[in-house]
Parts: sequence; structure tokens; C-alpha cells
Amino acid sequence: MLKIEHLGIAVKKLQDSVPLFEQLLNTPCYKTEGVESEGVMTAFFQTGDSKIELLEATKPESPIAKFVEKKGEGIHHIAFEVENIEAEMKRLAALGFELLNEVPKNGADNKLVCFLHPKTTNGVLIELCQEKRG
Ligand SMILES: C[C@@H](C(=O)O)C(=O)SCCNC(=O)CCNC(=O)[C@H](O)C(C)(C)COP(=O)(O)OP(=O)(O)OC[C@H]1O[C@@H](n2cnc3c(N)ncnc32)[C@H](O)[C@@H]1OP(=O)(O)O
Ligand SMILES: [Co+2]
Repeated sequence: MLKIEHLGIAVKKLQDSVPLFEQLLNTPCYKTEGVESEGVMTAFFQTGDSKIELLEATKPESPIAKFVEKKGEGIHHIAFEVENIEAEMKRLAALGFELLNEVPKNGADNKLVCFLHPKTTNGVLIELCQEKRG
């Protein structure tokens, strides 16, 4: 794993949380982007080498809607940047980690992503992400 690429934070309303995080971090939100396949709208902040990703659900079946309903707002996942996502997925599957998607899928911010089930990672949802090339 190269670094923590971003921390995902589930929120109820970006409209409220974006200004709050702008004040907290003292840096502007540099991008908002919808990811239809995940049912989320995201907002990104640069913090040093890593990012904060705020996530608001855009439909009731969204993992973020379920999470907020059950646990409330808060840290949802940690995303690690990897050099080669397919090699990393193979390596982790062979070690017994449960991959939530068998092939890399499109994430926000020009990334290919794969999630690991929190039940195999001490209750922490992990995202692998690789910059899309070409
Ligand atoms: C845009 C993209 C990007 O960065 O580019 C993103 O981040 S998209 C971010 C949104 N997309 C995703 O999260 C995709 C991956 N997530 C998923 O597939 C799902 O959310 C699962 C993690 C499999 C959970 O779904 P499921 O329907 O099974 O929910 P559930 O509510 O029944 O939860 C099953 C168990 O997992 C726990 N659980 C659920 N979400 C969790 C989370 N974020 N962190 C830690 N534990 C979590 C529940 O408390 C429960 O534990 P107990 O059994 O102990 O009660
Ligand atoms: Co993420």
C-alpha cells in the first residue's frame, strides 16, 4: 500500500458539512463529484498527501444511506492507494480477505476501486484505489 489516499466520512447533508469542513481544515473543497453506481455525491479536501472524502447518499439503497441510518454520521472507510489494483486484489484474496467486488470498479476522482468487507478487517471498511492510467 502506497499511502492513505483518503478517509471517507459519511454525512447527512453536504450542504451543511462542506462549509463545516472548510472551516475545520481551513482549505476549500476542491471538487464535488457524483458516483451514480455507489449512490453517492462526494466532496473532496486536500490535507497534505491525503484527502478527506465527504459522502452523502443520493438514493435509499446507497451504502451511505444504510450506514447513516444505522450508525449516524462518521468515519465510513479508509482508502489506500495501490500501484496495481488487480495484483493487490489477488494478493489479499489469497490471504482470505473478502473482496466486495471481483473486478475493479469506477470510483470518484479518476480512480479504480475495490472494497474489502469490514468483517474480515477488524470492523474497518477498506477501499483500495488506483489512479486510472491512459
Ligand atoms: C466513490 C467511492 C470513492 O472513494 O471513489 C467511495 O468511497 S463509495 C463509498 C460507498 N460504497 C461502499 O461502501 C461500497 C462497499 N460497501 C458495501 O458493499 C456495503 O456497505 C457493506 C460494507 C458490505 C455493508 O453492507 P450490508 O448491506 O451488508 O450492510 P449491513 O448494514 O447489513 O452491514 C453488515 C455489517 O457490516 C457493518 N458495516 C457496514 N458498513 C460498515 C462500515 N462502513 N464500516 C464498518 N462496518 C460496517 C455493519 O455494521 C454490519 O455489522 P454487524 O453484522 O456486526 O451488525
Ligand atoms: Co472512498
